Order: sequence, then structure tokens, then C-alpha cells
Amino acid sequence: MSLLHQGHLGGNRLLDPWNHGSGIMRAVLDRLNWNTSDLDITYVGSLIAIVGAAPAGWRLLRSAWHEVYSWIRQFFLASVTIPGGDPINKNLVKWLASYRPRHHRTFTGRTEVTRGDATDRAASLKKTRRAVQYAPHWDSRWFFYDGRLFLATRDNFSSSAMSDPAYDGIGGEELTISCLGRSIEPVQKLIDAAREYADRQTQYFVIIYGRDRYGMSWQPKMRKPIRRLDTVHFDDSIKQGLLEDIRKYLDPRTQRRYQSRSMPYRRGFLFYGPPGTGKTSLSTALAGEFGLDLYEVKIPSIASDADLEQMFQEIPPQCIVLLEDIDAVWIERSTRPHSPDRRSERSGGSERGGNNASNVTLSGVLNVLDGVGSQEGRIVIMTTNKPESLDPALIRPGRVDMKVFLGNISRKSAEQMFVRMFSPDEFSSGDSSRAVGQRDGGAVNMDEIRRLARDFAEAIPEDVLTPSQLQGFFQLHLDSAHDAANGIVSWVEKEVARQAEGGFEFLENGVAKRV
Ligand SMILES: Nc1ncnc2c1ncn2[C@@H]1O[C@H](COP(=O)(O)OP(=O)(O)OP(=O)(O)O)[C@@H](O)[C@H]1O
Repeated sequence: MSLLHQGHLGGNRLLDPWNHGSGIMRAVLDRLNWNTSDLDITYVGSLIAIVGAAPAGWRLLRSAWHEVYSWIRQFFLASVTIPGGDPINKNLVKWLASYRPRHHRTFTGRTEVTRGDATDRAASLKKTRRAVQYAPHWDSRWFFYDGRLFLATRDNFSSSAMSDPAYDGIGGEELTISCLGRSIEPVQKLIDAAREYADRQTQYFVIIYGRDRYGMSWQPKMRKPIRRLDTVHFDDSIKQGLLEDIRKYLDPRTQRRYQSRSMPYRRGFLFYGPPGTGKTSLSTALAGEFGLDLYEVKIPSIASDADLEQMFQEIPPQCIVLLEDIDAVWIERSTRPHSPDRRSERSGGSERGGNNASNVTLSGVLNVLDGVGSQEGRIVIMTTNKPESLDPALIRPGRVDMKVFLGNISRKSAEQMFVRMFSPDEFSSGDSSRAVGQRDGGAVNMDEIRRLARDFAEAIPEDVLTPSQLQGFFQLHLDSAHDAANGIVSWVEKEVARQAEGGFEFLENGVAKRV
């Protein structure tokens, strides 16, 4: 009978509710040692119904929470929203990442654009391959700061951030910081803390701002380690005078004096001299020395006076503005747009050649230097290789308060440069009285370095070679101070002869040719 019964069951497996897709459940329950024959089918049905309804319930709960949250936000939270592209956005995201770091399980991954990761072996093997950068990903975060509860939420990723070539993967989404209470003061304090944190992070760097690729806005273009002023070699007394002048200008008492006497509070400098003598390097070193950001304006690449004016209006007051190649401005005093044939007639412009031609006029530059758009408190540095072609109006006192000539290298500067090149790296460990040269048998005493530097300087003709030429020579001999001192005489002979011949040297089938 029992066999019959079993056979009966076997023949009606389709009628058995356990067979309707429930084999797996049965197996699971069997494993859990549940007696499946004790289970009530209605109980299982309710269980399935509950599980099926769970997502809908979850959605309901979520929308209820959103409703409640928007009420809380409206009545109990004070908040500040920061757009994705704003620099404070990045400051806050970095600060949040460093403030009580937590274990994250979700990250965004993107190809590193800022610096290579030395730990990525594959990337270091193939030099052009960039490492992947992983940043914690979050949409909302509760945290305590200064005894208060805050909520940070991120939303609406700004597509412009992604298309920005300088975007480093941090920030970019609209960020809202909220705090319990009716005042935004705690949020403002938190934002200040994030900015201070960002300032501390960048204190060893000069931030160089440039126009974005569409010329629409200023963007941090580069973060350069601060270059010490003693690494830019030129006349020491001029250097000291320049430093003193800027120090005095930035003193708050000077600002008050200027204002009380109704004088425009700004300072202008002209750095002039042959290419490769340190005009740009000096400007960045000064920005580092005085903790100022540097805004780079390349005159030849600006389309019109209106663009120049717009750029100046967006530059903050306390900074250095570097107007490079100022000789490229159109000397004719006109603000009208130029037609192509008129441009070719421009005085001085033809002499400068078409490549360096700019649509920016002299009056356009004068307007931004001291017109309505000029900001109080700026330092404007103009650089040129051709001071003789500058209009006197551009460099009159008030627009240019100090002219600094950066010329070819003197013997004294060459000696200083030699000592700097072979002195021990101050960040490397070891005996600082000994300079390391890999091919000098390990280390060279500083007294020896100074002696070699004096011999080296003897071989340098006074004011003939540029500092950048000499830097090129050092790059070939960084491994050995002795090699550098021994090789300088023949190198100088070749350089001077090459300079006398002029033109441009190139290699064809391994043979040097000149055009
Ligand atoms: N006076 C100097 N002291 C130390 N290094 C210098 C000096 N002048 C130039 N150099 C080196 O030469 C290179 C070019 O310098 P830089 O761009 O500052 O020259 P520049 O005068 O601005 O040239 P250009 O007129 O072509 O723009 C840099 O790497 C810099 O380190």
C-alpha cells in the first residue's frame, strides 16, 4: 500500500505544490533540518507574498523618508550648496576625506591625471601608462564637527568638471553641507576649516592659474613646488632691492598709506632681458616667497581687448599677474577691432613677425592696468625680450615702478650655480657637509665643491652665455662635479663658436648641420 501510495505520489508530481519551483526552497529547508511535511502551505504562501511585497514596502519607506527629510531640511537644517566646479567644493571633499577617515567599500576609479603612482609596477614599466586613481565614493555622509551634527550630500555631477583636462577626480558634484539648527554660521566655520586645510596642503607650492582651453575661466593649471629665490641667479643687489620693494608694498601699513593719500594701491614691474635668463623663473619664485598665486596671461594668445578685460575682471586682488611677452601688443593706439590688412600695417608688429602678433592693443593693456577693471592690491609683472619696442606709455611710473634686467650669466652667478648644483640635497638624509656625486666616488667635500666652483667660474666668459645654457651643461654632468669642472672649457669654446655662427643646428644622419 505504502508502495502504491508512493507510486501514486510519483505519478502526480505535478500536483505536488512543493514541485512548483519550490525544489530549491525544500532543499534549503531540508538542509536546515526543518521538517517540510510540517509546513503549512498557506504559511509558505504568506511568506512568499511578504518577500514579494518587500521592495514595494522599501520604496514606500524611502519616499516617506524623503518626505520627512525634506521637512527636516526645511524646518530644522541650515545648509549651504556649493556648485561642482567651485574650488571650495574640492577643498571640502578633500577635507571630508581626511577628517575621520572611514572604511570605504565603494570607490570611483579613473586614470590618474596629476601624478604617477610609484607603486603601480605596470605603470612604471611602461612610462606612458598612467596609474589608476581610486577615490572614495559617497552620496551622503553624516558626521560630527565642533560638537554639531552635519550632513554632506552630493548630487548632479557637473559634466564640465569631467571635460576639464585639469580635473583630478576630486569633487565635481554639487555639494550641500547642512547642519542641525537655523543658522548657517556652523557651516561657514566648517567651510573655513576646509579652506585652511587646503591652504596648509598647498603651502609648499605655487598655484599657477591659466585660462581654460575655451578661454572662459581661470583654472589652476599647475602646482609647482616653491622655487627658492637663491636658485635664480642674477645681480644680488638688484635682487635684494626687488625683494625689499615687494615686502614694503605688501605691508598692510603701505596699503593704508596709499589709500589715505588716494593713490592706486598696485605695483608694476618689468623683467627684461634675453630669452632664458630667468624672467619667468623669477616671477614664480617671487610668488612662492610671498605666498601669492600667480595668474599667467600670455598676450599673444589673447583674441581681443574685450577678452583681456574679462580676464582681468576675474583675477582676485592679492596675487601676481604675469603678463608674458608684453612686446606682442599692438602698438598703434586703437581700441577698434582690427581688419586683417590693417593688422599687417601695424607699427612694430611687422618687426615682431606674424607668429608673435596679438590682437590685444596698447590701449587695451593700459585700460586693464589702471582703468576701471584694475584691481587694488595686485602685483603686475610684465616680461619682454625686446624692451626697446615697448611704448613709453606702457612703462611709465605708476604702471611700471621698477625695471629689472636679467642678463647673461656673470662669473659670480656661474660659481653660485655650480655650488647649488652639487650641494647635498637638503631633503636627502646624510651628512650635509658632503655633496653626493655618483661618479665622484660617492661623496665630495663641500670645500672641494667650492674650490671646483671657483675654477669652473674662471672658464665662464663674463655676460656671454645665458643661465639656461649653463643649466643645460649641468644637466649633462649632474653625476660628477669633477667632470663638470673639467668639461667646461671645451664646452664654452663650442657654445661661443656656435653663438657666433648663429642659426639653428640639427643632426642629419648623425652629422651636425646648421641652417
Ligand atoms: N637667472 C637664472 N638662474 C637660474 N636658472 C635660470 C636663470 N635663468 C634661466 N634659468 C633656467 O633656465 C630655464 C628657462 O628660464 P626662464 O623660462 O625663467 O627664462 P625666461 O627669461 O623667462 O625665458 P623666455 O624669455 O624665453 O620666456 C629654467 O629652467 C630656469 O631654471
